[in-house]
Amino acid sequence: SHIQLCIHFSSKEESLGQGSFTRIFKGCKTDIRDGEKHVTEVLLKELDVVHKNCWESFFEAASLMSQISHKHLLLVYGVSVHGVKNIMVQEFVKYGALDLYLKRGRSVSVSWKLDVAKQLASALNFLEEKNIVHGNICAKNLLLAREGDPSQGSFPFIKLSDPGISVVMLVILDRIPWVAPEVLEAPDNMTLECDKWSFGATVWEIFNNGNAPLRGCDLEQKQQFYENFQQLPPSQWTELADLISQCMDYQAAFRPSCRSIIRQLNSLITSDKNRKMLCTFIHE
Ligand SMILES: N#Cc1ccc(Nc2nc(N)cc(-n3ccc(CO)n3)n2)cc1
Repeated sequence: SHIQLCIHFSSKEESLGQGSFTRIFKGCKTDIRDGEKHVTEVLLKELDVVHKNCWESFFEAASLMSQISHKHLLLVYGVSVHGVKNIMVQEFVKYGALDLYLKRGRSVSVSWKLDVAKQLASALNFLEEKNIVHGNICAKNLLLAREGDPSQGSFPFIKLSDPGISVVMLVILDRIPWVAPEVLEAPDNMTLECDKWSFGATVWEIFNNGNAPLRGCDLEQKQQFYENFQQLPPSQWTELADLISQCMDYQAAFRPSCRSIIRQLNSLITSDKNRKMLCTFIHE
């Protein structure tokens, strides 16, 4: 259909938050399809003018996401270059970034968290099959489309956002511990295994109320973390801690395949169900 973008920028103060180099606004796009007018809510990611030199990786991120479609990948409608402004137009995802959602103290169950982790693993599996490296997997880039309410039997639904400015542009140290150690050595040899490392750090975030790992550590301590081959503080749940440390193996080749990650998540989901059943049984 012929999409005519008539964007109503929300006023600046309503900008929905800051990415690292971008500002995000809520807008709407109007499609005229068979004479019918359809208005869709969109999210506008405006690349700060000062970071003009990042615009090609900004376009790269947008074109990556617009080339492929998958239920757990964010839909990117396109990019518009309004004079000096580069703006990526993407579907508006109702509840926004997962890290902020979890930090807002929403108490979510273990099965909710495992379900989100499994959805991310299936998005990664899809990207792996297409041999596409995302490069910026983290809870901030997971968007919550549906809250889910297990009491109603409905589950959360997440969308993996665009990688944003490529990691090469970002202060890579700032990406510790999401960025795989080998990337620090050579930023452009980002491989599929790097996404597995980031997956481990993201699952750790999901099970730690959206708090960033190594929160409060300075750059020196972050570099030490890699130099001393350290691991994130392990969860009490041994099988979960094992999965996270397998993904965050300093030997990229030893990191599990997506299929193995999904298999291990399934067994975590099963043992969580059994635990709950046992508890109800004991309480009765
Ligand atoms: N309060 C609130 C609220 C804020 C945002 C949304 N929706 C949304 N839709 C997207 N497509 C992308 C994003 N992002 C948020 C951070 C980033 C940086 O990556 N993206 N947020 C919904 C509610």
